[in-house]
Amino acid sequence: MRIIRTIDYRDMSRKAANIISAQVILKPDSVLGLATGTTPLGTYGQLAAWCAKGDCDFSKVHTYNLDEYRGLTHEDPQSYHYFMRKNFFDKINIDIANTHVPDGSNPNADEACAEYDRMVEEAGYPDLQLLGIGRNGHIGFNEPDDVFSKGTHCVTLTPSTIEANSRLFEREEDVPRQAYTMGVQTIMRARSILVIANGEAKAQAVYDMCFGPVTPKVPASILQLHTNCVVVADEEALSLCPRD
Ligand SMILES: O=P(O)(O)OC[C@H]1O[C@](O)(CO)[C@@H](O)[C@@H]1O
Repeated sequence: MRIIRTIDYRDMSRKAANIISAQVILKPDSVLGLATGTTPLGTYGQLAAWCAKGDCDFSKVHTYNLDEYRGLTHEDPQSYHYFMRKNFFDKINIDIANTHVPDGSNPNADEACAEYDRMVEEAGYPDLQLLGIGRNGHIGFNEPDDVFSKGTHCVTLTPSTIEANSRLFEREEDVPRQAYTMGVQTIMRARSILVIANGEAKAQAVYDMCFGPVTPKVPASILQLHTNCVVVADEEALSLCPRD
């Protein structure tokens, strides 16, 4: 695991965007695994700005998002489909047909998850997987558990995740209780992984991810076993980690 320490959120976003744009420049038809949440917003903004200037071309890129709330239509403003279009896809020159998010509108969880696994496998798994990290060490919506999850599956969100995500909803009761998420094993199949984190609220999770025992109680800790994983995080998120 390589850790890149940044001064602040802006610096983190720019460095992360640099890594993603290098991937796309070196392999224009890259498969990117993408994440939602507030952490990647600056990274997406930076990539969109470079794309508008003609410095980054997404026309041949295919994307697979990590997760989606169960029960929301693609047009629901709280859905991750909508989030990705609004914050990234509508701002870059990507072919929207090449973008994929689990189908939360399909109430048949087994069918929706198996179909998503089939698509990700057919695409050959991501060249680069972007990840945020939850305050409890979750990646995607893979919550702390007794075992590491495998493929895409339906999860019941923990109270801490519901509470953390309620800031994006009018009321906490509005946060969906379930989601479809890529499993940990699928995430680990990406050829490279880029984790981004900022702020003091993530400090314990970042420490546990990088220096704690590898355990499903901290799903992100398995990334220590990935051969090509970079963590780009600001001073606050790295405040519990040794400096070298
Ligand atoms: O970037 P945020 O908003 O702190 O969220 C962290 C993580 O939580 C999730 O939004 C899921 O709760 C992930 O997709 C994300 O990586």
